[in-house]
Amino acid sequence: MARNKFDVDEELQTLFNGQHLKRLMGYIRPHRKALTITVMLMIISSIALLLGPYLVREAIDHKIPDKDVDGLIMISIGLALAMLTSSVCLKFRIRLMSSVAQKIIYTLREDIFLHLQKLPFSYFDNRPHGKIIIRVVNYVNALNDLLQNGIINVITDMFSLIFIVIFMFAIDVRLTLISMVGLPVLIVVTFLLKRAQRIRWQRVSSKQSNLNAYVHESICGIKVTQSFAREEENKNIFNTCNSAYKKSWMSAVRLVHLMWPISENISTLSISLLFYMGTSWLAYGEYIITVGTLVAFVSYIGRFWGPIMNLSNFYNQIIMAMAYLERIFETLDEEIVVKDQKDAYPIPTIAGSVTFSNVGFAYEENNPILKGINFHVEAGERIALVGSTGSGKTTIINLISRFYDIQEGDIFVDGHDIQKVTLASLRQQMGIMMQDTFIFSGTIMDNIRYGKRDATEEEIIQAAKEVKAHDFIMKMQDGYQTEVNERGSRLSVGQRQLISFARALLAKPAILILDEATSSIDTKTEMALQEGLERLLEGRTSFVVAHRLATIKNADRIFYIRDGRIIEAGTHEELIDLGGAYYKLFMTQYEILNNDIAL
Ligand SMILES: Nc1ncnc2c1ncn2[C@@H]1O[C@H](COP(=O)(O)OP(=O)(O)OP(=O)(O)O)[C@@H](O)[C@H]1O
Repeated sequence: MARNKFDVDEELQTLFNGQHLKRLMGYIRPHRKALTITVMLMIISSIALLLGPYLVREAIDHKIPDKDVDGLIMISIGLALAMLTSSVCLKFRIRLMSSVAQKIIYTLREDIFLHLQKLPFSYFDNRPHGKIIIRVVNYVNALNDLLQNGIINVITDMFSLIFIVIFMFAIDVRLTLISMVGLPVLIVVTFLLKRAQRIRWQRVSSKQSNLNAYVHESICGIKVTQSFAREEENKNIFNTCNSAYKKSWMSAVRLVHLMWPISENISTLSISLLFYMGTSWLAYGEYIITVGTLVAFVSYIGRFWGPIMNLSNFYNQIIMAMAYLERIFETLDEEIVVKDQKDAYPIPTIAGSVTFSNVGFAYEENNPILKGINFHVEAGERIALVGSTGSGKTTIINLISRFYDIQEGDIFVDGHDIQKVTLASLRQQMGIMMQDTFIFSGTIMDNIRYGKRDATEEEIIQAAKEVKAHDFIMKMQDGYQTEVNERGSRLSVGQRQLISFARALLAKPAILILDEATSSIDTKTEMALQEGLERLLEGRTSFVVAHRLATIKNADRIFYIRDGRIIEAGTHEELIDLGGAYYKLFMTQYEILNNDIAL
């Protein structure tokens, strides 16, 4: 999968097609009862409205010439009732459809979100997160108008049209045909503009996505931006994205604005023709029509062209919605590559042995990162992974939890091939702590509880005490109930790590995977933390991408990684005696520390 950037338009995998429409109908179908009621309401409202001109014709042609006052009063009451019925139906229709549209959007959004939760790391690695967020929030929202008004309007406009045409034909066939004379022209123009409209709305969705991606990236990187005083450059980049979006939008709506006058003009020409023919027939009597018929027709023709223009507007709306729907369905169709196999079984409670057998892995085709990795780690063993930056340490630990699927070899946990067991049963028995500790918005208590949903307050406090997090938590304004922000911006990096240690300890995992942060905890806390960490690692298999000398030295074995291979493995003493790569690293990086700090 190619990587995408905020300034690169995403390529569409599949254009909107019949299958997509069928799937959209799948979301609409559960609401057919409400839709039927809405259509009924609209039909009643349309009939009530259509009765108006019919009653006016009655009044002009019969009741007024006959001076039938009672008849006129009845017609007036009939007109008032028709208006009232129509407006009551309209009110209920709007309320019902708003609720249906929001329910459909809710389900669609829920489906995307649930799907995103299952997508592998690689999906998130390969695209700006802003481009993912926009699909869940904005693109789905953009369907509101189509669902709330568009679909139901199209059904009711169709019904209205049928009724109007029946009424019109019933009154006068020739005048009806004259009224329709512009229709074929409108249909041809609409179809001619279709392709251009599709392309332009697709461009709008891409540019909107780029803009969102840039805003998201800028907010995430705001501290770096400000520390490097890059605000001016960022403003320029933002303006480029912003104007690209504006330009694409203007170009798309230009076509919409072109459609509107075209249909207006066709409708006006048809009405003028009707006036001309109607009045000349009235004047010269070649073809007999009454004044009432002409007045009724003038009213009907407006109502005939109204739904036609709405339908052409709906057509625009659906073309715009297509551009969003194809992206929404694309996300929903994104393959969950790392998933349970059909016959996957839950791995039983594990002791914690891990075996890599000839493991080869690449994030991207033709760019192997790990090559022929072989090791067996006994349950309870403590492994430190060291090596230069980019050598593949994090990649190895990510594979143990099966965040990525390997291309070569096998990985076994307690003798179970991890490809064959269920992901949830595997990951539930592992504690994973990334270097970039993530703190969720909520209380500190909630954040620790993330490791075990049913943990009691006592268990949480106990875990925090063990990893030496309790003291700093108690010093905070509301102790464990202190609210922290997303990413833990109110906490120091060291405090975030202590919380994540408590979170991991609470889950009591058999295997602990820890990407150790380099330098974020002061020496005093470091000592305390080391003690907590020792307790955390005790009796568990652990893989630590280690930077602290103490962690490295206390490991049962050290794996030295270079260019995706384990080039040295053994205890600290063994590797020092070997005098190889680890020895050199130790001498250059840790010797001074070793002399300075009594560990
Ligand atoms: N998501 C990814 N997509 C593509 N390549 C990646 C991805 N993550 C890492 N890499 C590449 O894989 C190689 C190994 O990266 P890895 O993160 O495993 O290194 P590391 O040894 O943990 O480095 P560090 O000590 O700096 O954290 C690097 O060359 C890196 O560029």
